[in-house]
Amino acid sequence: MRERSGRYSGEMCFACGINNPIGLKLKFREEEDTYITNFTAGTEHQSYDGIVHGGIISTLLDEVMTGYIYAKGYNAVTARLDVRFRKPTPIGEPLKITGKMIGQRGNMIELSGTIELADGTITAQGKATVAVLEELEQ
Ligand SMILES: CCCCCCCCCC(=O)SCCNC(=O)CCNC(=O)[C@H](O)C(C)(C)COP(=O)(O)OP(=O)(O)OC[C@H]1O[C@@H](n2cnc3c(N)ncnc32)[C@H](O)[C@@H]1OP(=O)(O)O
Repeated sequence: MRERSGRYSGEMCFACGINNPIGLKLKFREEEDTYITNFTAGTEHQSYDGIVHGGIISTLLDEVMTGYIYAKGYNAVTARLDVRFRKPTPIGEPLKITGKMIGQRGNMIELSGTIELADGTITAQGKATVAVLEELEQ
């Protein structure tokens, strides 16, 4: 797994950048074939009172899916992102966000993602098509 450092470190990335003062500063790990991050949203991330903004939910899913391909050593961009908002996602509760590869067609990789509460309730699901541009230099 590639550390998020070097040429493509994305230090100002809104989702994972360590130097973005308003960023989410997500940290990731891989367990078996799943990429995982944890996040607890605050009032600054809400839309309606108490509910995480759909754009933030989409960002979390985008990052866990495309970020997985980056972590595997490829420069890649999200070509398509579909989000299903199944239930309101609450602020102030720990969220587990996971991504998995589910298929590949040429340089396009398909992934799925979920946002889950501590009790296992899935509040949002994503699907992404990620375009691999090049293998990253080591
Ligand atoms: C620091 C570490 C951080 C790592 C984590 C980052 C996570 C966040 C990731 C992002 O959010 S990246 C930002 C959002 N994404 C972008 O800005 C991508 C912008 N789009 C592009 O750069 C290009 O459109 C893209 C590279 C995706 C594709 O361009 P191409 O010139 O290679 O393809 P083109 O559009 O000409 O399409 C050619 C064929 O590719 C295929 N294709 C293109 N887009 C597709 C798609 N969305 N789904 C499926 N197939 C697709 C399809 O076969 C298509 O044929 P058709 O035109 O006949 O349909």
